[in-house]
Amino acid sequence: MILDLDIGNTLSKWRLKDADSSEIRSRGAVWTREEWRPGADIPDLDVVEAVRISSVARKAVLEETVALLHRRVGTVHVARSTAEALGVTNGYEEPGKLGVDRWMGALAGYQLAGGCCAVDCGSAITVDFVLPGGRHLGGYILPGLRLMKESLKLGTRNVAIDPDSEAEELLEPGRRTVEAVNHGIYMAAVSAVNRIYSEVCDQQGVALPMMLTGGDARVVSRGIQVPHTVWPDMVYGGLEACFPLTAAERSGRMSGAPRVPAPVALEKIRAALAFSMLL
Ligand SMILES: Nc1ncnc2c1ncn2[C@@H]1O[C@H](COP(=O)(O)OP(=O)(O)O)[C@@H](O)[C@H]1O
Ligand SMILES: CC(C)(COP(=O)(O)O)[C@@H](O)C(=O)NCCC(=O)O
Ligand SMILES: [K+]
Repeated sequence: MILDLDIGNTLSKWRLKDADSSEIRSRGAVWTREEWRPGADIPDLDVVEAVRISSVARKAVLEETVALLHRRVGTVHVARSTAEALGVTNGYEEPGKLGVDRWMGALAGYQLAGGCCAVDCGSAITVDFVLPGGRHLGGYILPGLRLMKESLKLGTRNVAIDPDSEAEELLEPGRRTVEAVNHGIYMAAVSAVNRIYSEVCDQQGVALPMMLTGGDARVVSRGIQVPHTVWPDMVYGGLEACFPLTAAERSGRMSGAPRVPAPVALEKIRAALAFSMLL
């Protein structure tokens, strides 16, 4: 079995993949923390022959995890952001500083679709662009839905939030505090993603396929106006592409990869952008 780990700032996601059949056998998530109990937090390592990790958690979390895994598993691959990989050149001035989950998403998106707009809706919402030809432009980082909500709680006296209510996709004015907050942060997130996408496609003169991943991908998806797809395993796709272990992976296939969404025509994106500027 192959254990894939995607350690985010909030949740650590894992999945077990059969090395022979390439099937996903099980998956799960736990709060990101420093110590793992194999058999409880993550699967029993006896069945695992190789591990692949993408981590943006504190350095200590990754170090502890890798040390634990090295004692029990033969092969441990840790993904890093590099200046170039799989035909993509990293747009960051210091390539190693790009979050490795963003890099994995960009690589997976490029492998699937050529150019892409990769949106990761987790603790933070990140939007990254790769042009056809493989130039990663860099991207945008904004607080995720939960962080936006928590920042209101931290910085105001009378804004009551309900941490567990989902940011609703409703776009009308809220008539209670909780509703006003939920609608406000939802608008902030989806307006930003819609606008960023239009601006960059306009600047670059190309309509790119958009892919969404992360814990809030489905709810954000409902407010995205352009054609796009939700790809929960996008970060894992980057791990598969960087460290191919199965026959299917070596031939470039990524488990759970969606069909490439056909982007809307560039003229339409430009017309919508011009219209929104008039308002
Ligand atoms: N069951 C859930 N538990 C925790 N967070 C959830 C859950 N469902 C959706 N979320 C949302 O997903 C976010 C975490 O998504 P994820 O992509 O795993 O983030 P990260 O990679 O930053 O850890 C949370 O901030 C929250 O807004
Ligand atoms: C931007 C992020 C915090 C997103 O992390 P996540 O929401 O997936 O937990 C992460 O990719 C990160 O720590 N990046 C380093 C800074 C950068 O990418 O510029
Ligand atoms: K993210």
